[in-house]
Amino acid sequence: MAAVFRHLRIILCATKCLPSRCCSGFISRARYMNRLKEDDEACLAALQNGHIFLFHRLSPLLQRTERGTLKPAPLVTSDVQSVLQRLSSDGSLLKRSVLIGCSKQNQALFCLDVGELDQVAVEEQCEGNFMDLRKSLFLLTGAEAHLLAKGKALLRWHQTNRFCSATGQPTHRNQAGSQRVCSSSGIVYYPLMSPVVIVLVSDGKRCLLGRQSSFPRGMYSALAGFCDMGESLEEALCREVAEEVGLELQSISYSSSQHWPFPHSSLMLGCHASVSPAHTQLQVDHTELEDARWFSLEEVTSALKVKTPPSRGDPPILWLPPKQAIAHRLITEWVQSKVQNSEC
Ligand SMILES: NC(=O)C1=CN([C@@H]2O[C@H](COP(=O)(O)OP(=O)(O)OC[C@H]3O[C@@H](n4cnc5c(N)ncnc54)[C@H](OP(=O)(O)O)[C@@H]3O)[C@@H](O)[C@H]2O)C=CC1
Ligand SMILES: [Mg+2]
Repeated sequence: MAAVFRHLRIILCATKCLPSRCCSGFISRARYMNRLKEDDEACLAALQNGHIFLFHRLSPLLQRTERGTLKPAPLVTSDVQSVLQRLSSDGSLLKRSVLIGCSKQNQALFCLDVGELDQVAVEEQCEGNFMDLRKSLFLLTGAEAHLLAKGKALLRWHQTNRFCSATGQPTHRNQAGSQRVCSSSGIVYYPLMSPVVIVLVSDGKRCLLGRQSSFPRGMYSALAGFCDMGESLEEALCREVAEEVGLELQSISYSSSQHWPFPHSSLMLGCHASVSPAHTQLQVDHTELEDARWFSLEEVTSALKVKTPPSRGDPPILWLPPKQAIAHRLITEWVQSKVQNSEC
């Protein structure tokens, strides 16, 4: 592995995607969020004036828009309280809300799983439907999708970390839900994410996309894989590409990252990479991938224009991951860089 890195050129350009935050109140919101994580009473007070995204067994409450898209239906805390009272739930459920953000109007945003209440009864009271996030995520806009992904990941973490793995005793959360502490040993647990590398490999003219048998019909995506313990980002990228398609990377450039709530909670680290045009022969590991292929700029450009996924019986067409997925961003960046280079 060391030999690989002697020749590997790594370009880091992490600052390129930062949105402008100047004078936006970003710093005061970040500090406010931090205070709510540390101060249970302040967090409880913020909850009384906050907004809550309801979930039912990890599926968020959504409403359909006139344009056929979906939007979350956050409720003010007093409305959630009324719903809970009408459904004869005791008030303690509200306190299980988990802090997920702060709006530009400085209102704290929470999520709450009401999975112990009757789903249909809550849907009727709230004029929305609880929908599987995996299916609905791609019909939501960016900021909302991010909040729901974060909410689902945090709620799942609380549901699966109720006991200390060292003592077997119950753990108790702080009011914000940003940590759990073992009642016996005092061990503090924080929500965990698994680092995952995702890479768009190019040979200069074409890009490499693969598909797993579980992907929707026609869909190909950038190569991805979980980091092993002790690996750097670069090591994980080189190993995954070597394992899955039998290629050796020449250079890597970092693009951006994304939190991804499926199947658990991952931090997707997105990169571009190149291989030598003289060494592009693929040896696909079919235990990991159903197929992997090189695609031309023309093929990818037309696939980016396809608006609806192919259905059963349609002629086979290339279908790319939707906008909300970091794979889409990597593919779009590659197309843009090719177009810019051809214009120079
Ligand atoms: N947002 C996006 O644009 C995209 C996101 N992804 C996400 O990236 C993730 C990784 O991609 P994938 O190609 O499947 O990964 P891998 O190529 O690493 O293959 C997945 C396998 O790795 C093993 N594994 C090792 N560590 C972990 C861990 N911490 N958690 C779960 N499984 C682990 C599991 O094997 P075993 O079960 O045998 O133990 C699992 O089946 C997926 O969750 C996928 O949803 C992928 C593509 C695009
Ligand atoms: Mg993989």
